[in-house]
Amino acid sequence: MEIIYLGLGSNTGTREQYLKDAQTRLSEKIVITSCSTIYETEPLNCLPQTNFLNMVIEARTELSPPDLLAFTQKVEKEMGRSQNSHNQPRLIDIDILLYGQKRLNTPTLTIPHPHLTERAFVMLPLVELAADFIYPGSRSSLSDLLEELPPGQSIRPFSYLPEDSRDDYDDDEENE
Ligand SMILES: Nc1ncnc2c1ncn2[C@@H]1O[C@H](COP(=O)(O)OP(=O)(O)OP(=O)(O)O)[C@@H](O)[C@H]1O
Ligand SMILES: Nc1nc2c(c(=O)[nH]1)N=C(CO)CN2
Repeated sequence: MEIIYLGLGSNTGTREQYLKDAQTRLSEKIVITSCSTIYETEPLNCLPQTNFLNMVIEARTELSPPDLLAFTQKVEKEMGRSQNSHNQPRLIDIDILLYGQKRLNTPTLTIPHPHLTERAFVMLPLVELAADFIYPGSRSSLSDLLEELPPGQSIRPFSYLPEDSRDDYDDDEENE
């Protein structure tokens, strides 16, 4: 069983529910062993949109990297994520961040995830779960790499807010 870390993100509709739903669906084929805090984060490198909720999960799996990607993409599709969603609000986005110490670079799959170390919305929740994990092919731990991240990305814990003060950006419904 390999240890894996997946990044989950949602910035439309009932965001927190989508994160939970994704975990339930992922549990059909991977064993989730830990979950980070949920963070509310401003969209990075995409058109101005609703804030994201982001989190990281740790899991164990016997799926190979390509089979894991096929499975995470199936979950995204089943949850209703549209095909061409670049720069569009995301119902659910599932990124394979780390797969043990494996390094892979194919046209459809790069591991570690290519933008992992640049993104506070990934690094902060990841370090919560795996501060001492050595970044594949380096001598740096994830917490070392977090310290190198330039400041300025807006991110705050979401789980600590009382439930009735959390926004529910349900833009699928008409609020009159
Ligand atoms: N580690 C990875 N995890 C998930 N997808 C990956 C990974 N490496 C490469 N990909 C490829 O990236 C493609 C685009 O994925 P996606 O639409 O989620 O990108 P994005 O969310 O717009 O951008 P980003 O990859 O920067 O988060 C996928 O079809 C997949 O083949
Ligand atoms: N805050 C935040 N910004 C993003 C995110 C995300 O999950 N959170 N995902 C992106 C494309 O995958 C692009 N920008």
